[in-house]
Amino acid sequence: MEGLVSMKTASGISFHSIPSPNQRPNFFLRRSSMDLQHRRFHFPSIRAQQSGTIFPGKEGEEDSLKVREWEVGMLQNEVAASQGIRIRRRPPSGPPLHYVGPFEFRLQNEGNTPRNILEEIVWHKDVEVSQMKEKKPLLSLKKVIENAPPTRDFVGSLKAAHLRTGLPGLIAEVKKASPSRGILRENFDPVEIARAYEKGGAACLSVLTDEKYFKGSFENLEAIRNAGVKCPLLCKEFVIDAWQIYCARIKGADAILLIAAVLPDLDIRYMIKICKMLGLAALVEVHDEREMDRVLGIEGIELIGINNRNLETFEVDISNTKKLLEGERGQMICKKDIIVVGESGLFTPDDVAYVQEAGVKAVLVGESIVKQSDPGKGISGLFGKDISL
Ligand SMILES: O=P(O)(O)OC[C@@H](O)[C@@H](O)c1c[nH]c2ccccc12
Repeated sequence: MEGLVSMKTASGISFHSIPSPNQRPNFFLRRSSMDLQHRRFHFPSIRAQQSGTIFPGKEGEEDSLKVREWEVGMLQNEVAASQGIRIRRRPPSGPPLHYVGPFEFRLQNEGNTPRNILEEIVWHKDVEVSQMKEKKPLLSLKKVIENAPPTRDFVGSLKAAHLRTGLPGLIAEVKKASPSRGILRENFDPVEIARAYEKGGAACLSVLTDEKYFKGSFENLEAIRNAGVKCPLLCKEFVIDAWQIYCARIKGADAILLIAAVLPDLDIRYMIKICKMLGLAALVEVHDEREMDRVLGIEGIELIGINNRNLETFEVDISNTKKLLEGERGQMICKKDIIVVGESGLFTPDDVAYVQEAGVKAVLVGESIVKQSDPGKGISGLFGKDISL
């Protein structure tokens, strides 16, 4: 068995030890036909192990591959579902070319139609990433990283801000639009906004890189980094593949978001190792108790984000932060010395005080500050006082 180190579990699969990224086939992270072809050439033993089939000829081989691709996809969704993950990965056949009507009216359980906005984003990301990977294979990214400047200390900066102000450290988000709110700022200059945030006392910045749904880009991230902004930068992406983490590192990120509603435990574990290797912090985002419990079971997590917005329905409720930090969960977080970030829906000093009271040492804020004509002043409004140095 090349690359793959022992697999099993009752409902799914687990690697007993995680090989290095060049050894590990992207078995759980991707399953496009491109990857299957990649595995076919680079990991023949996996194919043999999975199928136990000797392909008779080219056509038979294609058919067997399709079956295999389908099976891998099913398996991946099964593993995810066993962990309570509702977001399914894109079926190999893809969604139909055009949808009819809004989500509520789409046929449920049809399999090849996304069931909610998060699933739609993730399916679109699947296609996008496989195209980007084709243009810039992982190996070429690794070469660039060898000469990249070091990353900045994202967690350290949050802790220092908290110590300095006595308030939660601010991760200020450079966000042009969102599927739930539409365009937030028309004259959107990412570098100007980033500079205003830094001047206004932000500890770190979050830069949305998703183009289709949030009107962000990796170019924005790169431009902010190259403009001499000193705050550590979070790459706000829908990560489904380790390739994106390497890409973020090249574009100047110091931290990356990993969403527990999308990634099974094994992927989170694997990606955290990659982040450590690349000097990036990982902000692992949860929205409910089950996701929090999963994430608390994973070693090596320093930062947990509690999203007050449900990414499947867009509902926002800041009491979610409080709910997830009550009782044993809160105690475990203290014991493990994890920094919790309260995310989304924070508009007023009272909101900030509420999540601080609940136990967060950092907040992630977009809409309420990016909408202000001077986003730096927006920060004073949010905290009720000037928090710049
Ligand atoms: O604009 P708000 O409500 O202040 O939210 C910021 C941030 O929390 C939100 O953009 C966010 C949190 N998690 C995400 C995951 C993907 C995209 C966006 C997000």
